Amino acid sequence: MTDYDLLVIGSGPGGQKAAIAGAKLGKSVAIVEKKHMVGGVCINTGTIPSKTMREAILYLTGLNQRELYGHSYRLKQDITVSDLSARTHHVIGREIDVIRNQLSRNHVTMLPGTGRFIDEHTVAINDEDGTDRKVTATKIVIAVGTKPARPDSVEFDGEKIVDSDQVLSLNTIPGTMVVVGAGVIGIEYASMFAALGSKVTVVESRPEMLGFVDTEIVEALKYQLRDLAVTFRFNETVESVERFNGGTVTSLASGKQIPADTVMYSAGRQGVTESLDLDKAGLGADKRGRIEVNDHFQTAVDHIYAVGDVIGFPALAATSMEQGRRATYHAFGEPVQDELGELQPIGIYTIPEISYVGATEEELTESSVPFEVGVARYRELARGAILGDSYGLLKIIVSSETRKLLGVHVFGTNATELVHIGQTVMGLGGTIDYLVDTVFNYPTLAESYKVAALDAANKLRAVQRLQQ
Ligand SMILES: Cc1cc2nc3c(=O)[nH]c(=O)nc-3n(C[C@H](O)[C@H](O)[C@H](O)COP(=O)(O)OP(=O)(O)OC[C@H]3O[C@@H](n4cnc5c(N)ncnc54)[C@H](O)[C@@H]3O)c2cc1C
Ligand SMILES: NC(=O)c1ccc[n+]([C@@H]2O[C@H](COP(=O)([O-])OP(=O)(O)OC[C@H]3O[C@@H](n4cnc5c(N)ncnc54)[C@H](O)[C@@H]3O)[C@@H](O)[C@H]2O)c1
Repeated sequence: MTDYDLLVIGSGPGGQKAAIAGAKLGKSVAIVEKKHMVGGVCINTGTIPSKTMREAILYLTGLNQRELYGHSYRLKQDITVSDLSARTHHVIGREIDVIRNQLSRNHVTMLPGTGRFIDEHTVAINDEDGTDRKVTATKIVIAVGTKPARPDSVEFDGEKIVDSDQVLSLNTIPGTMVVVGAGVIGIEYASMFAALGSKVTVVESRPEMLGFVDTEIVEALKYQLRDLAVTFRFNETVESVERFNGGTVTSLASGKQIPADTVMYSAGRQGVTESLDLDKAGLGADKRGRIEVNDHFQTAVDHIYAVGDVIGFPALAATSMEQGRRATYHAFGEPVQDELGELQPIGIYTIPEISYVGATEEELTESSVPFEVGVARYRELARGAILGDSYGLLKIIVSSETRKLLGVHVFGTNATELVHIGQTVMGLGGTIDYLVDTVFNYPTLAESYKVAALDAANKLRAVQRLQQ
């Protein structure tokens, strides 16, 4: 007999959905989580604060309205940190409340504290007040997530030199900023601070940024960010960051020195496994703290599962949730579709935002899959003109042989929402002919699908005509 059928360590998106799935199957379930971290990185320091801050910035700077009202348009002059944090705190508080309510109405027990393994069925929970208790469980799901990776050589002070958690509690909006690492986190924050008027320099050791995204879309983003005074330093590594009374100096291996009020490190994340005592359960982690799992999210010990960011790629909130649900279903023998489908969307909340699903042009060319593209530009859509978005575009990639959609790439207003129309058509094996023959509301951005499908159909017809 164990205390619980299912014990989940960590209450981020993966842990929450694993726990609720267990409760819905009639199991006794508990989640271990620190008192101040209910909802995980997602709610407290990651997705939700960053996306709320972005929304506050877009609203207060009036950036998206400037095509209509002129370049000097601003809703508020002198935006302060408290203008931004007011909205962020409000949304975080609301989301925590929703999560607590969902867990309690599903009778999931919250066990406050930090968990560590005693053996493969027992977890000790250390509360902040010093109490230590042990609980046992038949099945365990590890959903402990990640934390920012911090190079030992850099002196983080939470003020002038910060990581992507600490950036949320800056006292002032920096006039100048260095962002180290052009991954998703780095580029999202670089766009936000650039929109606020900070002069941002992005330092990235690779020759490019967001290498998994379609090149045309990355080019479009770079153009927009340069327009917001962002400087890119690719193929450059940071050698040291020094702190002075008046600011910081970042020295690059190439010899360049960059002065800035603030330096933000966003150079990857590390699984939070070092204090879990994984070895006591017969488990281990790699050097980035990640735990290896099979297709069912089982670790090397059959009844212990791991989900979410701690298992690595793609490290997204929605994927973590789905992994959590699937892990629990597998643990209790509930049927579940074999693999997470290929059509996983990616949404990047830069300014402007990016979203895609399916293949990129580069991937298809590399594997010699013939395709045609259809493009719709927001500036030619009535809705684009109404919104004041002249740069947005939607690109569909179509198989020249089957006319099926192979990829959808969107850049601009509502990209992260729009992509799901394409995802649905792709999921149901639809062709461009479905989109050509469909009537869309007017004026909408969704109409871009019809425009892009017509563009692709016209190009395909041009080839057929010549060959007839
Ligand atoms: C700045 C930023 C922006 C992001 N933006 C997006 C986005 O726009 N879209 C998107 O899909 N994803 C985004 N992500 C990623 C997303 O937040 C993660 O994919 C998601 O939070 C991972 O969920 P998880 O279940 O692995 O747990 P996490 O949310 O990482 O939470 C893990 C929890 O486990 C707890 N924990 C750790 N160790 C223990 C222990 N020993 N005992 C008890 N509890 C423990 C931690 O306290 C934490 O609360 C972003 C991440 C960051 C950092
Ligand atoms: N919108 C979203 O879905 C979203 C938003 C934010 C974060 N996330 C998730 O969070 C994860 C972590 O993001 P991240 O951006 O921290 O990590 P990352 O590993 O994706 O990017 C880190 C970047 O920093 C560069 N880098 C590392 N060390 C450097 C150095 N010393 N000098 C210069 N450049 C250096 C790397 O080459 C890399 O490009 C992502 O994988 C993503 O899944 C998702």
